[in-house]
Amino acid sequence: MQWPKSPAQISPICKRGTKSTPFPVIFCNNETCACLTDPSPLRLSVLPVSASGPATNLHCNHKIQKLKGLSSSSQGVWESVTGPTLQIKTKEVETVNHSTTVRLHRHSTDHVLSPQVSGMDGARKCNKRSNKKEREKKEINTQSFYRLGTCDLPHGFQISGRFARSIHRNLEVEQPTTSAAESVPKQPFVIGVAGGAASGKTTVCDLIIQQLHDQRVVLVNQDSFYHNLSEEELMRVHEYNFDHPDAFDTEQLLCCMGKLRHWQAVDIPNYDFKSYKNGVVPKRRVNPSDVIILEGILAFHDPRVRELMNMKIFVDTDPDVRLARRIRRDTVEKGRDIRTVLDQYSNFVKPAFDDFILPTKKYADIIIPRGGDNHVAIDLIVQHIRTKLGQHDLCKIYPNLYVIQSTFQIRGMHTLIRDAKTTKHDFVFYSDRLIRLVVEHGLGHLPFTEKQVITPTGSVYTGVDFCKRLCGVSVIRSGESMENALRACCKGIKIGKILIHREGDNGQQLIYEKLPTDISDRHVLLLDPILGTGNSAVQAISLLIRKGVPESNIIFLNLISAPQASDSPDMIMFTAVLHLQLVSMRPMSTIFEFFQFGLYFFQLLKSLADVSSNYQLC
Ligand SMILES: Nc1ncnc2c1ncn2[C@@H]1O[C@H](COP(=O)(O)OP(=O)(O)O)[C@@H](O)[C@H]1O
Ligand SMILES: O=c1ccn([C@@H]2O[C@H](COP(=O)(O)O)[C@@H](O)[C@H]2O)c(=O)[nH]1
Repeated sequence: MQWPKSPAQISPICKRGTKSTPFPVIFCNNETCACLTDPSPLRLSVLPVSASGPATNLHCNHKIQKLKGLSSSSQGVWESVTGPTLQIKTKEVETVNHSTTVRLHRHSTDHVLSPQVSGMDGARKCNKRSNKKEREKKEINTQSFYRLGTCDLPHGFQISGRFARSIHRNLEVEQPTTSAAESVPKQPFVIGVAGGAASGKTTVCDLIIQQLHDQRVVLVNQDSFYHNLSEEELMRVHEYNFDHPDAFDTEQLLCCMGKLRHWQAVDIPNYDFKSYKNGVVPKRRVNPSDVIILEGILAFHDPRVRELMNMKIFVDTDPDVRLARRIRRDTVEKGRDIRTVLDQYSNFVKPAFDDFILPTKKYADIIIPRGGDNHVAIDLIVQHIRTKLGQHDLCKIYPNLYVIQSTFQIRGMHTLIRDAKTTKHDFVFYSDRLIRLVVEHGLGHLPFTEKQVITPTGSVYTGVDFCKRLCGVSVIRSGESMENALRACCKGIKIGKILIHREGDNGQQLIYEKLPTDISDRHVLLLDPILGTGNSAVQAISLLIRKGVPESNIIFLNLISAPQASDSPDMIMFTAVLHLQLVSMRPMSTIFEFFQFGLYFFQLLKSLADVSSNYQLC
């Protein structure tokens, strides 16, 4: 996207939601439209936030106050004060030193304002920021699909709807021609840490935080959400069960965690163990961070809380050790007498551990024996978190989604195949090269067996043997464009075909299939370079499952996927591990040409047939 260089290039008014929204205008709502008539000193652009989070994506008012005080020289300040994204609701913002007033009224959609700076340098910086921000706006909740493909840097798109939530979890992207209606806040990586009282949860968290010293990490304790005790309960506090799930205000916990996940600051209560009250100590302000750790005995008890977590750790410490630590902690630190501590343990703590805490161990991704003493486990966890933080936002959340790391070569290929001026030969050549990369990455996710061979010098080399029972399945027609790459990598591979007609009942109709008879025993590489509505993918995967292929044996390879998948069926049918990936993000209309990918590819291929003898036309 070209950023405006001078006010003259700026459209005076833009209406919310119009796709052609030019930068950098401000805003609008149902009643009022306003813009900066002279935006040069303070250039702002407004992107309507996606429908995914109507009222949740709001920043604090104080940030808006800072915005009020901006002058032409304070753009940098604004950025540092507000971070990369400022979201506004129901506020009036006046740009001082300007004749213009921008009014942002309450309405159904909030807005993201992004700073712009002048000149081409500024434009580039701004574009970078904008790219980053756009990349940070994916939101998906279910975990089911796995895709593999190539991906440029994500830019502007949003995933919504059921299908999108599961299949369509990646993205990438292009420069923002985009409808801004697609902003979603950045996704933190949420870790849950559960385990019995005094098992060492806090110690483990502290060690993780120490090792992640160069990352922004916040710790939230479930203890902070203990209900306040009533006067009556206080009088008989020894009969109160602090280890029962009902002792916690889980709704408030969910609310706070939800806000943090949506990159909003929250005020978390401070529970006082001596007075048994929240509110004695002032609340703690917790700012959004890249990593959020929620720690507590019953952190995994409520499924809604569990669903917020990207990684679950259970600290598993011997009960005697826990009791010994508890006695010391409660007597020395909390000033309780030993008899009370032991009574509480036998009446409540132990039964609750058996009834509510231990049963949640099964939800853990990682169980750490010996808690903080287990340095190997903590190192591995930190390593995993670092890997996740280095990944694409959606890959942090969906372990089954793989996006090929974008390099300039890959971006270059994406650019070429999108360029209307690209020659036929280059289109075919670079599509094929890109497809080959996706196929190689996909094959890398197949299981293997260890194999020893004798080298020509007589020594033993321990290597691996390829997975033998494979087949490809291409979705006719565009999927066929991926067959050559698959054949080139897997000599003699069987390839089946599925034809899905897009305009049948429900816009999808399976009209032809030819699959290996023993497909249920094979690992299937499903080939379809473009994921549009997702309907074809749904049909194809459903068919494979009906044919007895376990979902975990399907690797879905594609190149480009579009965000408009919201009307597709519920992906619950595909909840297992499919390996997918993807790549694009442009609104469907703008990548229309790619929906003709197969047609285009093969037309070009035919016309190049004499020069491209490597290709087998189907
Ligand atoms: N590996 C350990 N060795 C010795 N003491 C420990 C160890 N881990 C934790 N502790 C002590 O046990 C008590 C409870 O640990 P903590 O991490 O607060 O557990 P939790 O958060 O599960 O209640 C603390 O006093 C802590 O110093
Ligand atoms: O007022 C209270 C509140 C809680 N407890 C006990 O604390 C532990 C949970 O704390 P961890 O730090 O997670 O171990 C739980 O067993 C409660 O019984 C309490 O004694 N008094």
